[in-house]
Amino acid sequence: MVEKRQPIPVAEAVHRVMDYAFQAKKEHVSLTQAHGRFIAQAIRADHDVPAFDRSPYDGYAIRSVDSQEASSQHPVRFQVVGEIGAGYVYEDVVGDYQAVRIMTGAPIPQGCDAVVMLELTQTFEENHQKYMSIKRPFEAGTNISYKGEDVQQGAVLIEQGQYINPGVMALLATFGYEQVPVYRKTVIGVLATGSELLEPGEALQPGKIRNSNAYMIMAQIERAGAEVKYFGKLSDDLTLCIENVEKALQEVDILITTGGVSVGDYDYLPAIYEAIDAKVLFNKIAMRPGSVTTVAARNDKLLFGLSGNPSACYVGFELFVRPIIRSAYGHTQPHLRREPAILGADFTKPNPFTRFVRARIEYEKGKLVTVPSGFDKSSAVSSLATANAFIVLPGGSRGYEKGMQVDVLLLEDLQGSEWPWDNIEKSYR
Ligand SMILES: Nc1nc2c(c(=O)[nH]1)N[C@H]1C(S)=C(S)[C@@H](COP(=O)(O)OP(=O)(O)OC[C@H]3O[C@@H](n4cnc5c(N)ncnc54)[C@H](O)[C@@H]3O)O[C@H]1N2
Ligand code: MOO
Repeated sequence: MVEKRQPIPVAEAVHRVMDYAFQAKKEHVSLTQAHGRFIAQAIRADHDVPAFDRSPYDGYAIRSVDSQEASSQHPVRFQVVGEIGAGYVYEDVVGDYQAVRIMTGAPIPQGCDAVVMLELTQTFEENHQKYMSIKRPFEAGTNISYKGEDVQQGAVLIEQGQYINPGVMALLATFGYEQVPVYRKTVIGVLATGSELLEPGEALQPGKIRNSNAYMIMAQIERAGAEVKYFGKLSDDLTLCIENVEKALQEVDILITTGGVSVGDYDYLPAIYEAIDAKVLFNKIAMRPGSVTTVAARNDKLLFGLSGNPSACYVGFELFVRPIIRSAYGHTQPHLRREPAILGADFTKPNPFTRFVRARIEYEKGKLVTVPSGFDKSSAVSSLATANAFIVLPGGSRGYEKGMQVDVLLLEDLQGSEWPWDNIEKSYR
């Protein structure tokens, strides 16, 4: 008689995993390697940005007081006493009715308090001296980008744990971080089990399938911000599996296996956990897909036994592995973001267990609408590629109808996904 497993609620399973949450160590990487990492320390501005008053335009820096009488009938003329490009400093003090030709980004010369755009000036020469005239007055402060208008010294610009995106890269460079403090990437091992598995380069044979889960999981690991160590696939041989799991565990922070967690004759994970003295945290969750997701711990290392079924495996990763990765990088909200959405199609399947339906979310008339992204069995692989969310259908419900409000959990591949565009003109008006 096979032991009957008692399913635990999804939230309970998440808590049991998160009891093992840890903080990643810190390391420094060069700025060019920092994109996509998580910053390990809050970044505070050690100077103002801009660091000096500067010109936002090409034109002439003047003393605004000199321009007050200017009109089209009586233009005011200024002696052009110098020229200053971005990156240089005009050393002299500018006097009455003097102007300095200034380029965008150059510091405002001493004595000046306004910049007149080039297009609003006329230039001429008299006795080898350059002059510039204007036909209207300019107030003090016209066209000056003030020191500190963007960032004030002392401000916290990047919180600890923030993802380093291109904008964060710009800030790090602005403040001179040639080396960036980041969290060391959690190293996660991946091992696929099953005698039916072929690697992608192998020709299909009767009864065999290609190992898709390993490649999916490795991408999920990288998307979540951790580092992959791939240990390949193993056939259903208990001794071989025990040896390889033990060996892999030495080399990683966390080990993920796929397959072999159910109750079949060759579902060896329970025996492997026993053999390596790992404590099983749970082996049945009241959810679909992924009910067989099993998590064990040996000392402080977690072993995730994800289902062999691709959709179950995918969901198991996002719900249980992702938050462990993110919390290691200081995230207090490491779980998938939840949003309300309108169900765009009937979903009549009864749900004794909480169901995580692979889905697409789209905007329709300003509302977030969600529909299943395809074939919904836990063995499905086709519906994963287009999914950008999970619809959460609580356990006990008898099915849902189009128009009802549901919760969706947002996946993070939005950058690569195609969002609906009406047309270029409408989007950029
Ligand atoms: N008598 C019962 N049978 C099953 C139960 C149950 O409770 N009682 N649970 C079912 C559920 S639910 C699931 S989910 C699966 C889980 O099975 P395992 O996680 O043990 O995985 P396997 O049996 O090894 O494989 C399941 C399925 O997935 C394919 N597979 C395996 N590895 C990969 C891979 N790397 N890439 C792609 N596909 C993979 C495998 O060939 C099987 O078709 O058990 C149910 N059975
Ligand atoms: O674990 Mo299975 O995926 O519930 O369907």
